[in-house]
Formats: sequence, structure tokens, C-alpha cells
Amino acid sequence: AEQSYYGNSMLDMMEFMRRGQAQLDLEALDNGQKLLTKYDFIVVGAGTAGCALAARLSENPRWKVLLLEAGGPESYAMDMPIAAHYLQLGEMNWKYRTEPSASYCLAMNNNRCNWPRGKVMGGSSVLNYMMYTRGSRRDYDRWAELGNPGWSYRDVLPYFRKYEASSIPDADPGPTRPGRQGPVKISYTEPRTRIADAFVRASQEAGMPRGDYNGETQLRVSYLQANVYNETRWSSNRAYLYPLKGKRTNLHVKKNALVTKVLIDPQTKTAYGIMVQTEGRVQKVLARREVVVSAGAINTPQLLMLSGVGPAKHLREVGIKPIADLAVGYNLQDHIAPAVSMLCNATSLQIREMFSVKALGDYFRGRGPLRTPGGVEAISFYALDDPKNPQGWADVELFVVGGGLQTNVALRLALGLRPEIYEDMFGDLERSNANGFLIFPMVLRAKSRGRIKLRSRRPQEHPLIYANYFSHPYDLNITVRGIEQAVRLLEEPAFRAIGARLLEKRLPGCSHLRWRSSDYWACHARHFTFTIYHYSGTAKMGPSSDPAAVVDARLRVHGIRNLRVADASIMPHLISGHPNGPVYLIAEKAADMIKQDHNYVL
Ligand SMILES: Cc1cc2nc3c(=O)[nH]c(=O)nc-3n(C[C@H](O)[C@H](O)[C@H](O)COP(=O)(O)OP(=O)(O)OC[C@H]3O[C@@H](n4cnc5c(N)ncnc54)[C@H](O)[C@@H]3O)c2cc1C
Repeated sequence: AEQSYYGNSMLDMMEFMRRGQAQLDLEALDNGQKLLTKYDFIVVGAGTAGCALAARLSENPRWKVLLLEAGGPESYAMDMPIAAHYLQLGEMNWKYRTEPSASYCLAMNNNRCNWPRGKVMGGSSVLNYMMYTRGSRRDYDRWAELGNPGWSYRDVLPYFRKYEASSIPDADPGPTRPGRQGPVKISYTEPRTRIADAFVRASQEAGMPRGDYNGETQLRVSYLQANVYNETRWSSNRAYLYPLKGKRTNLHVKKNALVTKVLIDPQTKTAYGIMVQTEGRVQKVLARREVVVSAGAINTPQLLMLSGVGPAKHLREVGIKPIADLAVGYNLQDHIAPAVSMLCNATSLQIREMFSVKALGDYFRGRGPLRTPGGVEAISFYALDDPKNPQGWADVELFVVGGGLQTNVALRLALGLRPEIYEDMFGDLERSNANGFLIFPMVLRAKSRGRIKLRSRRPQEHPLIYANYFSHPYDLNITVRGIEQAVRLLEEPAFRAIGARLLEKRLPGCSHLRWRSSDYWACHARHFTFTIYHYSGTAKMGPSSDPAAVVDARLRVHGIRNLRVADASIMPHLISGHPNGPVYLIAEKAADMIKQDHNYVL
């Protein structure tokens, strides 16, 4: 038996290396391309939006398209779902941090929240937890009501269905049914811990119907729908570009290429190219038709400001001549979820045990825990402010991770938790291998707004990030109610059956407050202000009559010709769910609008 174990292990390792090499070979197909001096379209950033956009624009064989990415190739190891936390520790992460605050992220080193972002082919779709949600229909209807024709749920539904390749067997079959043929895979994940089963059942026992939260009604509990297929993360790079590698000669992809400026003629206010730092030098590349910025909600405002598009006063402060005075970098939104730690008698995911050759072998055979997307297993949506309305607009989401903060060292590091707080809260649990889980109450429609500012005019320098969590009183209030909803679930029979209970440990900074009181939970939230990484809104879409708008409903930058933004930055309000899917929607719609505007009709 021992012999066959080692024999299999060797084969599994070889298989791992074979798959890794096959992927690198694909990625290497881009490397031989020599940059032209001029393209029809230049897309900045190969993230969720950028890959989709470049693939769609280059469908016209007559257009030459250049996709520029600051990071390097995606690798096979990144695509193992459970590796998600670890990726935040590597160079494929921009490793942003918010400015220190006295009112949030108090349990984190220097009171700064870590804000990871993908710096790699596929962008944040390579770092993310693969949770797939469309959000509420009301989100899109609100976008349209704000003066953005074409963005109501009815209007955008065909775009969801265009990119989706859902294999969810019990998806809502009604008019909102998912697409089955698109490039972006969506499936249920396995294996499931008993904890996830208990969460789904306890939610039902508390009155929440089970069903498809991406269907007609969002207020449902369900196992997670995820961007995973064949045990593999389905990044935007894999979805849109891998099928084209080496085949689409009019699409050039350049990695390790940092765009430092969009070139805009100050007289005609027309974008005509970019400056890019690559292979040790800075060069100019021209755009015959348009530059599209898809650098994500932190880098897009940074790049626009570096190029003279932004708040004139702030640009002058850092020595940049303004070309268009627009509210770039304002309207920054995010989702936070101050996770609550529970203990239980059911076996939770013990990450330490996962990194073995056996686990790898199981993974190749379609088994085992390496397939879980970072441990997130099930999810539910509540309209706490409108509880009687079955069609309500969700304001809180709960999701469950079948392991505790103590079961995964990478999670602690990724969050930047202060070592002394970690030791106080979780040290004993880690040493005793205690079984536990986390419920994350995610606040879906926060009213606080943050801001991105330039630290300097150097493109290599990280911008300043002010998250401003809880600056609006609604946000702390709804956060506390979300936590209380999570804790209430523990009373349900399904959770009782696995001995689920709150971790009875007070945060050192909150020990003066009555245990489990709302003041205690507010203090908990100010300490464990965990971002769920949904930064958005910093190049807001809206009509020119809206002083906060940066782009119009066709995603054209107000007052500048031949320049668009297509990524999470354009969301006027962050959607009530996880935004990776909605960013594909933005990219797909942007691609169609660009094709229409340049008279290319499929
Ligand atoms: C850790 C983490 C977990 C998440 N979990 C989920 C989840 O489970 N479900 C979900 O729906 N969403 C999740 N998200 C959010 C989701 O992934 C993002 O909203 C989405 O990827 C944003 O897409 P984007 O195209 O706007 O930006 P990105 O995907 O971040 O792409 C921007 C790209 O531009 C590149 N770039 C930036 N500046 C430049 C420049 N100057 N020159 C060249 N290239 C540049 C970047 O390197 C990057 O590749 C998560 C995000 C993170 C970081």
C-alpha cells in the first residue's frame, strides 16, 4: 500500500507540473509579439473587465487591439480554488493599504486595512474568492433612474446571459434564468462541510427560503454559486483569453507593462495614446480610435488623475495640469463584513492538512478540500429593513466559511491582524486545533463614501486610499443588525445539532462593553472591519448634469474624446452582491457600445 501511495504521489506531482507547464506555454504565446506604434484600441489593465473587453473588441478582425497589463502571467497554482488567501501574500497582489483610521480596522496593524488587488493576467479575478452573484434587479434599475439609459435590469439581463456559462442545475428557470453558453463558468462547489449544511438548514428553519439568489428573487439561502469549473478557478483570463491565445493575430497582449499616462491633447481634449513602462523603458503607443481604461477602482482613478483628468485643485496640489475637472477618485464604495467566530463539534476545514501530496492527488481526481473557493460554502440575502416584502432589496448578506480565523495562517496575514490581538483571541484555538467557522455579515448598501487621491505624480507610487467606513451612521447600525442576525441563527436546531456556539472571547479593545450588546458588536465591527474587496465607484457613471459623474452612460469620459472607462469604477452605486460578475456585464456592454459607436455591427 505504501508503495502505491508513493507511486501515486509521484504521478500526481508530475501531473501538477504538466498542467502548470501547459498553462505557462499558453501564456508564453504572447511574449513574441512586438509592440506596434499604433493600434485601433488600447485597453489598459487585463483584469476582469480588460480581458473581456479585449477579447470582444478583437472579434473585428480589422481592428488592432492592444491589451496592457502591469502584472505577469497567471499560473496553474493560482487556479486552485483553496489557494485564494495565499495569493494575497505574493507579487500578484498590488498590496494596497488604506490610510490609518481611528474608527475602523482597529484590530489591524497600524489601523490600516489591507486592500488586495490582482496584479496579474486576469487581475482581481485571479485573487478573488470566486463567489458568483448578479446583485439585485433594483441595483440596475437605480443606475438607470440616475440618468443612465440602457442600464436597467431589463436592459442588462441579456449581457448577464451572454457571458454566463452556468451549470447550476436548479437555477431559477424563469425569465431571469442564467446563460448556459457564455465564456464564464458558474457551478456549485464541493466538497461541503457539515457546517455549510447546517448553515443552509438553520437559515431555512429561521424562515429564509432556499433557492437561486441570482434568479427572480434575491432573498434566498443557497450553497455558493462560484466561478469554478473542473476544479479550477475560472478567471477572466481563462474565460476570455485562453481560447484565443496564439489564434487572434489582431490582439496583442503585453504583460509587465505599467501604463503611466493616457495621452490627451489639451486643446482638442482628445485621447490619442498612452505611455507605458515595459522592459526597462517608457514608450509611447498611439490609439487610432480609443483608449479604454480598465485598471480597476483604485488604479483607474490614479491613471486618470496622472493624465490630467480629475479634481483640478487636487491635481494642481501634486503638480499636474488639469485637462478636465471631474470628480475622479470620489464616490469610493466597498463592502465590509466583520466576521463572527463560532465553535462547533463538526470538523472544519483545517488548512494545514490540505497542503499534502495526498490532497493534491484528491484534487486531480475531483475530490477533496482544495476545490473549495477559499472556504466559502453557502450564502444568504436579507432585507432587514423591509422584512415583510418577499421581493425586498437585500441590505445584508451572510456567508459562511467552514473554518475559523485560527485554521488558516494565511488568512491572518492577508488581513494584517495585529499579532497580539490574534494571540489573545485565537492563539489557544490554534494550538488545540479547535473546530470552528465564521459567518460574515456583509453590508450591501453602505452609505459612507471614501476617496482615492494621488500621493504624488509618480505613477509607481501607490495612491492614498481613504475608506471612510462607518462615516455615515446607517452603516454601523446595519452592520450590528447583520451580526445579530448571524448570531440568532445559532439558536436554530440545525446549528444546535453540531454544537455551534459563539466564541466566548472578548476583543481586548471592547472588553469594557457588555458581552453581546449592540455596543459590543459595534466595537467588534470597528476592530474586525474586514473588507470583502469590492472597491468601486471612483469614476462614477452619470449624466453631465451630475457634478459627481466622470463617465456618461456609454462610459465615455465627460469632456474628453476617445477615452472610456470600463471596470468596477463606473458603478454609481455598488451592487448588492459580489461585483465580479457585474464587472463582466459592464465589459460586455461596453464592448457592444464601442462596436456600435464605430459602426461595427455583428
Ligand atoms: C481578494 C479578493 C477577493 C474577492 N472576492 C470576490 C468574490 O468572491 N466574488 C466577486 O464577485 N468579487 C470578488 N472580488 C472583487 C472582484 O474580483 C473585483 O470587483 C473585480 O475583479 C474588479 O474587476 P476590474 O476589472 O474592475 O479590476 P481588476 O480585475 O482588479 O483589474 C485591473 C487590472 O488592471 C491592471 N492595472 C492596473 N493599473 C494598471 C496600469 N497602470 N497599467 C497596466 N495595468 C494596470 C491590474 O494589474 C489588474 O490586472 C474580490 C476581489 C479581491 C481582491
